Amino acid sequence: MKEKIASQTVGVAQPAPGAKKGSRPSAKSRKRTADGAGADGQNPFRTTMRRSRAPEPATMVIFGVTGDLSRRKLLPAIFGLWQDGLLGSAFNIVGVGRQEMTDDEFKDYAVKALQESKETDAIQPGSLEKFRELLFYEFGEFGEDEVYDLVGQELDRAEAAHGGRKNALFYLSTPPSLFEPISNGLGRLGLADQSEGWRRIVIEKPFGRDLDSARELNAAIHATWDESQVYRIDHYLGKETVQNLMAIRFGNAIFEPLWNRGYVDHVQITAAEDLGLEGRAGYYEEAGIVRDMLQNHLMQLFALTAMEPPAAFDADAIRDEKTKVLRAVKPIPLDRVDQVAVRGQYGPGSMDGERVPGYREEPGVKPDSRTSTYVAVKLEIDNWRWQGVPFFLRTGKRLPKKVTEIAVVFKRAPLGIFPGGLERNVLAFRIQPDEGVSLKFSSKSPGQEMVLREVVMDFRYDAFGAQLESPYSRLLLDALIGDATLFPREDEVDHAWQIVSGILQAWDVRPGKGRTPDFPNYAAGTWGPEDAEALIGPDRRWRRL
Ligand SMILES: NC(=O)C1=CN([C@@H]2O[C@H](COP(=O)(O)OP(=O)(O)OC[C@H]3O[C@@H](n4cnc5c(N)ncnc54)[C@H](OP(=O)(O)O)[C@@H]3O)[C@@H](O)[C@H]2O)C=CC1
Ligand SMILES: O=C1O[C@H](COP(=O)(O)O)[C@@H](O)[C@H](O)[C@H]1O
Repeated sequence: MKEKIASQTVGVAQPAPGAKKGSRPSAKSRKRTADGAGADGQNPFRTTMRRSRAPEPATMVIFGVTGDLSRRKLLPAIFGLWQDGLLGSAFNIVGVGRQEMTDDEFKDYAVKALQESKETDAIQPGSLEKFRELLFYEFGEFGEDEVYDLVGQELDRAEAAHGGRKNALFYLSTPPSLFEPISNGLGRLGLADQSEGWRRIVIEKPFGRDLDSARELNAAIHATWDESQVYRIDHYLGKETVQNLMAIRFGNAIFEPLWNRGYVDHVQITAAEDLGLEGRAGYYEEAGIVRDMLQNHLMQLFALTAMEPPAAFDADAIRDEKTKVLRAVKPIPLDRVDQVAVRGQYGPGSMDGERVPGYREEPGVKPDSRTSTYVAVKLEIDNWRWQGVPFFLRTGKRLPKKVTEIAVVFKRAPLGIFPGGLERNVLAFRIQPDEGVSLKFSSKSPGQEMVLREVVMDFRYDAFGAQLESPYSRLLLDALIGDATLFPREDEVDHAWQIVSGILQAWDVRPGKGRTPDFPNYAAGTWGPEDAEALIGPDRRWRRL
């Protein structure tokens, strides 16, 4: 175990020199200088954050700090918040890993990660040097007490600079198999105890690998933590445009009267990715698309679209409504799976004119892998609002483009008095990219004849003139402030697992179990298996995005 540097100090969070909060990015400022700063010294990439509350002094402890998520997303998000002066009067980070490193080596590692990540805001002159002072590192075996003891000592050291408090946010950015041992370890050493400051734990996804293991994990976590201390993170909820779905639904009067079985024909939720595995075979071979995207991100989008209006915009009211609608989803027992779900695995194909390998040819993937990289599912909700309105969800890797969208497709007008067929109106929430909302409807096209054409009214998020913040920035700040509104609660996660567990069982990839899928069944660069068209058809079609 490394020796601690005796003179270690705890950094005090102050905005970086030259940071101008809330300034609008000019076209000129968007050009980065050599160290990443905007040409006029402004931060061109961050939107103004509307927080009236600042977090109390706190230490953020990141387990798995040497991992991909931490390097590409978490460190840049924290850096951006700090540089904007949003982390309160005192803040420091303790990275925890299994690799032996000194504090200085870790500081170098983190600075390099910030310089290399595409997610890093424009770096103000002098910022990195000051940010380094906030960083410390501990290492050890996550199954043994010693590393938690060292973490405890870090909190002790921060106490004076943190006004006598020992607030701590523990972020578990590790493989899921380590969530329970780390939670237990923190508990054993008394680090969940809130007598000297608040203690919260952020748990990454996937939360469990099926319903039973999710329940076991919840029980194990609750042996140490009260539910109010637990923040299960789903980064889709941190996306501005996902929050905008709630803003539009519940901040306007014109949508609610239409948001039901009387007017809505069906809803399509798409999360398409053009990327393949990106070197994550070890994880993905275990997870597959249902655990990686459907059980969490898509279920959250679904719940926000379908839930009843909450009585208030607060954690309990919103999570109560999400849970209620998840509970109302018609169960998918094993014998219904074939009728309501389609799976796929991509084969070789072409993306942007370039040949790309199939899933089974990706490094680290077994040549006979039966892991699904595509899923489409039809959900039905047994409640008054949505009776008879199907929700179609689809997500997949190596589809033609990166696009996430929620489309509410309305019923046709009851009577066609104009020549030609009637089209369905569509209200589409573009979650990413080209963030915005569009309404498609029919209009008379100019001329003597009464000919109708489909037109689109489009709101683009860039009309606000600010870049969207990273979802991790939003969620990390929420967790530091203690706002759990955008974090799924235990019962939500449980219900989401209940919905997908029949699908997982039916598609179990263990040798000798289940039917052998005819994989690969879609070429990279196409919109997925043909069966997905049959799932939504015959009178409906997936949107061409
Ligand atoms: N990467 C991403 O884009 C996303 C990741 N997530 C979730 O975030 C979490 C972390 O993912 P990611 O960063 O990709 O994972 P990685 O595998 O890249 O890294 C995880 C971290 O855990 C450490 N680790 C792994 N095994 C052990 C072990 N046995 N004992 C101690 N430490 C260990 C790694 O250490 P070492 O560096 O030494 O290997 C590393 O620091 C996962 O739960 C993942 O599902 C969620 C959304 C997106
Ligand atoms: O959690 C995950 O999400 C990403 C997609 O996230 P996005 O914000 O880029 O849409 C996905 O690529 C990854 O497999 C999954 O683990």
